[in-house]
Amino acid sequence: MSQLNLMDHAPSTPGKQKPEKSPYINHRMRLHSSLSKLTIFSTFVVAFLIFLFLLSPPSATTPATRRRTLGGNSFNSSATSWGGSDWEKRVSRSARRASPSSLAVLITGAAGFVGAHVSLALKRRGDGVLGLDNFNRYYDPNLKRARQRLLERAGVFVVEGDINDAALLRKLFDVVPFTHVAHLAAQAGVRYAMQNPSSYVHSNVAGFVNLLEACKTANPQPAVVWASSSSVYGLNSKVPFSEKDRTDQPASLYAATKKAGEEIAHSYNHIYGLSITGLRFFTVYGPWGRPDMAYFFFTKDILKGKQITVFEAPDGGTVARDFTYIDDVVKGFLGALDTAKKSTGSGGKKKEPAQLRVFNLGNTSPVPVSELVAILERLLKVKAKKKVVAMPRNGDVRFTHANISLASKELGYRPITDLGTGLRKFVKWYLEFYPGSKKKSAW
Ligand SMILES: O=C(O)[C@H]1O[C@H](OP(=O)(O)OP(=O)(O)OC[C@H]2O[C@@H](n3ccc(=O)[nH]c3=O)[C@H](O)[C@@H]2O)[C@H](O)[C@@H](O)[C@@H]1O
Repeated sequence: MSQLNLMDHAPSTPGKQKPEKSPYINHRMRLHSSLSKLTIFSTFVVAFLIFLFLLSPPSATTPATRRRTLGGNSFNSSATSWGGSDWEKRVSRSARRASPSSLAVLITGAAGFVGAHVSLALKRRGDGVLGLDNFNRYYDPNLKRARQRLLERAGVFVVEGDINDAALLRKLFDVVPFTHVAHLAAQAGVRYAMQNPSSYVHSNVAGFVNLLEACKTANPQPAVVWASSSSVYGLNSKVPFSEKDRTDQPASLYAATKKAGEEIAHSYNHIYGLSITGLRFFTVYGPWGRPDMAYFFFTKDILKGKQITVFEAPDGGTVARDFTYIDDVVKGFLGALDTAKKSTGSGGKKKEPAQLRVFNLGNTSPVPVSELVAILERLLKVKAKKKVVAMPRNGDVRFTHANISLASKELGYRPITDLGTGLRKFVKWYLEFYPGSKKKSAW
């Protein structure tokens, strides 16, 4: 017998019931009994609903949580949520530094290739690190999520959000007085700019301005170190590329947006006293790298027995890159953070001139793309199916070569990894991360 049936036979007020004959009283008793059944039933229903509510995950639309829609970018995640006291606690905990002399760094693009490596290196030495990433689908989001898991294990929380979200940035600066911002969020890739130009404007121009707006208003203002690109040298033919060389002939929209970033940095430094350092990266590669880059998809395609397209200059000349290994770039990045002077503004006003710097972070030894392929063939023990074609007019430049004397003098930057050594580490990681990729090879 169910509990409800048992209650059917129980007096509504136990111990007080008297036998009554009156129809009115009988009616009242029936009514009373029905009401009590209804009350018990309702209690059960309400209890069941409370039980279900307690079981359900926290809603993204609770008052403490805001929802933001990301616009302007076809492959952005449609929405992301943040806020609430638990979220703020996670933010603070992640940004907590080991000692007062350590840095508190907001890292944009933390689930990206360079961002993840810089985050881990800072966390390892005791700096407070908070990541921010929009997890867009420009390349395999699973790889970004895997990097995020790596960071979470190291104690780095990656907030899911976009640098274009002004309210989110304001909130982050409210919760943490960041000493530094490492800005690595960007729309990367030279050739993709012809397919999706607006994504470059959205992230590299609008997003950067939005971030600098937040930095200029923050109290204290952080020092900013951000990723520019070797591509700003564009059609410059003077080698090796020095920071003093021309950068007004970009060959791609990507390069143009990075160059725009350098000019935007100048204006925020000039008006608001933000300390800003731009680092021109030269084709950075290594474990946990970007699948849109040639060394990465060449590896994938060589293992699959798929043809790869190797570019040569229109006159049949060599196409070469100053490939730079990730660990060397990370050391340069940390050197830039450690030598960055404080911003000089407050309340959105400059008090005195602030530091403004640009450095090349390259390897100083360009390697032809044909040699990159030969190294991969040796490491993978698979012969590549190569198709050599004249470099299309897609934004690529023929060669890059960094002069690093300035970075060496000011940041103590000393790249030590040659392409063979760096690619060996990359291939080892690749085969571990994509188990089975070797077996699937046609060889
Ligand atoms: O150093 C930089 O500033 C830039 O480095 C890379 O750009 P890129 O040097 O073009 O790197 P890859 O796309 O990996 O290309 C490497 C080389 O392989 C060549 N390539 C690329 C693709 C292809 O199918 N075949 C081919 O021969 C390219 O012409 C280039 O010489 C990054 O993708 C940019 O985000 C970064 O800013």
